[in-house]
Amino acid sequence: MIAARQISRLKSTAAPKLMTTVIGGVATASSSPAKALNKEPLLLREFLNHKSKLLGINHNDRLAGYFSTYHYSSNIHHRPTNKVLGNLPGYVKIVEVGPRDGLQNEKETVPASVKVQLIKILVSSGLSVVEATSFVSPKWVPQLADAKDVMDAIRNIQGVRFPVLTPNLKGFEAAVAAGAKEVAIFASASESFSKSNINCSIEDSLTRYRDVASAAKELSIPVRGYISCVVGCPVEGVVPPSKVAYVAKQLLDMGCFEISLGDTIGVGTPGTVIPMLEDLIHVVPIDKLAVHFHDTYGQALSNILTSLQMGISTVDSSVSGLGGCPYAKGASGNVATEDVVYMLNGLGIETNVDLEKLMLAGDFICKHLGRPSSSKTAIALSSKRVESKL
Ligand SMILES: CC(C)(COP(=O)([O-])OP(=O)([O-])OC[C@H]1O[C@@H](n2cnc3c(N)ncnc32)[C@H](O)[C@@H]1OP(=O)([O-])[O-])[C@@H](O)C(=O)NCCC(=O)NCCSC(=O)C[C@@](C)(O)CC(=O)[O-]
Repeated sequence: MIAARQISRLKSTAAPKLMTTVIGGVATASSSPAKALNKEPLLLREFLNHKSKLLGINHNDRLAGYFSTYHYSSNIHHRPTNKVLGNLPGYVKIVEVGPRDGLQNEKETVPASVKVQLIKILVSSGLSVVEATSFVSPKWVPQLADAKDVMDAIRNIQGVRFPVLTPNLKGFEAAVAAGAKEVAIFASASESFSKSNINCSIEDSLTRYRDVASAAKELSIPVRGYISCVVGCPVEGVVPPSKVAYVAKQLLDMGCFEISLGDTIGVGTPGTVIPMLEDLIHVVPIDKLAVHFHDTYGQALSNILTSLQMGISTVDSSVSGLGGCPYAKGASGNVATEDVVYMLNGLGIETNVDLEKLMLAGDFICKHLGRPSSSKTAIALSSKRVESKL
């Protein structure tokens, strides 16, 4: 029989603040008040048992409910129904761009074997699309000069799509020869960025991409289209939505199955993203649009939420928030996949991604790069993991 004094101690200290870690169905107490509970798990169980009896609830259900109320994960099992959140999609497809966008800007060469291992861990987390690499000029992006080796090593992984970037026919042919089954072309809504990134005007790039798209059509290879600088350009500043809509229409007409809108330098806020999307949805069906936010100003999650509210259901992100474009001065990493998954879990939106396994991918690549994760979720959850081991 549990003493009333002990119950009141638990009620007043640990229980209300308890945070737990749930890994593979095993819950462990982890915040500092909960450290006391770590020492007294039986006490907690007795306390819950006692309360359950009083309330006439099955002990095990009660315990599960208790942990699910307080565990650190943002997972919820119901969809919000209120006016603000009610229209969110039930499922969001995450396009993981870490191995490509995340690593393309790294100064030190990351060995192909590390890239391959990263891709494998990402796949094991449940991600269904992992952008693997780019078939671009190695003079322009030396970090991805090993594209063929990476593709060779992942050739036999089934059930996951591995799109690769192709800036021209040369890249497309190399990608196909390396086994690519899906490619992405990347245009810009800003003339200056187009010149600095792919060394040609927007119109010239569209001409090249028409060639790539028709070669891809011959081989039944799906083509994704990117548009960079959809709200701002490092050189030109504000980019009008009409320019984005123009490029989007061209990409759609050449057969892109999806168009990803890139805030390359992460300057957008919902105040600029909403008008841009409002123009875009008149040109491209909403289910063919994806969003690709860099987090330079910490706006990415709010921009994603806004985009979901407007009907978008495909989101690009990069594990650990790695990334940046070598030709976009000031661009920082992509929004972290861990942060996106945490938010979507909290909204009751399915992603099929296991956050714990995703964090393993982040741990792996951060360890290799020798720097901490840029994902706030990964940092918070890792510190809880450490605490719970103490
Ligand atoms: C487009 C080019 C090639 C033009 O570059 P160029 O110098 O104008 O091209 P070129 O046709 O004169 O060729 C120059 C050399 O590159 C070779 N070459 C030419 N094409 C290829 C190819 N595909 N693969 C391998 N080699 C290639 C070509 O053979 C030649 O070799 P050389 O004769 O001097 O030995 C170059 O500017 C380039 O590769 N740019 C890519 C830049 C890049 O990858 N940027 C990052 C990706 S975009 C991004 O990050 C934004 C995004 C998508 O994430 C969304 C967002 O956040 O906004």
